[in-house]
Amino acid sequence: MTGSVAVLSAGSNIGDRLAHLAGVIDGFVSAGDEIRAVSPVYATPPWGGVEQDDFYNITLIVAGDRDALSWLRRGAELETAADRRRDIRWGPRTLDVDVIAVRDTAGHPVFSATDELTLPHPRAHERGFVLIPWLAVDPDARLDLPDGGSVPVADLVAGLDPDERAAISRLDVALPVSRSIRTDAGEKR
Ligand SMILES: Nc1ncnc2c1ncn2[C@@H]1O[C@H](COP(=O)(O)OP(=O)(O)OP(=O)(O)O)[C@@H](O)[C@H]1O
Ligand SMILES: Nc1nc2c(c(=O)[nH]1)N=C(CO)CN2
Repeated sequence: MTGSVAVLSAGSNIGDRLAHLAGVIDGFVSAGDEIRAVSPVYATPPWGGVEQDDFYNITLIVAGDRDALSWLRRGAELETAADRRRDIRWGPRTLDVDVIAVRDTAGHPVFSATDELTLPHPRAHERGFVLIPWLAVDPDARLDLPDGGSVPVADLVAGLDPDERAAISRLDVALPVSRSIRTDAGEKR
């Protein structure tokens, strides 16, 4: 089987942001994938220089009988279902699902260097809205590098601009998922 475990980042800053993020979880559960972890929801100022509303972001860890491209394609289907329009780069969107990193069932990192899929995500290491939620669900997380090394996500978070870090705030809300999911930690959401 071509199973793998993926770290995904989801973001929304148009419409019902919580519902759009919840739709990502429901969308993978309904496809038979296993949700290993879902971070708290974070309110995050827009990254990338386009003036727009704040995002809500989560990072999730999912496992399933998929290869790396299949995670990207399922994420794109969920974006389309949320009526995602592709116009301004780094601009506002109902839903964005990025594939941050993938490991195969043996725990080996999967790398990719095509336009369609670059792994690890080429900008993940500099994005607080990805790294802070990721660290929240996996304090030992490491970003694998194509040269064979890896860097602790905790170090990347520590290296962020302190102003960027301080502006990212954890929300005390539960995602309105329609299916009850159990994470690896046994936590019911
Ligand atoms: N790891 C990845 N995760 C998501 N999309 C990727 C990845 N690598 C390459 N892509 C490609 O990037 C293209 C643009 O994606 P998208 O419009 O979501 O970009 P963006 O979210 O605005 O910016 P960014 O890529 O910086 O997150 C997609 O067509 C997709 O095939
Ligand atoms: N805070 C935040 N900023 C962004 C986001 C996002 O999800 N959160 N997504 C972008 C496109 O990838 C561009 N900028």
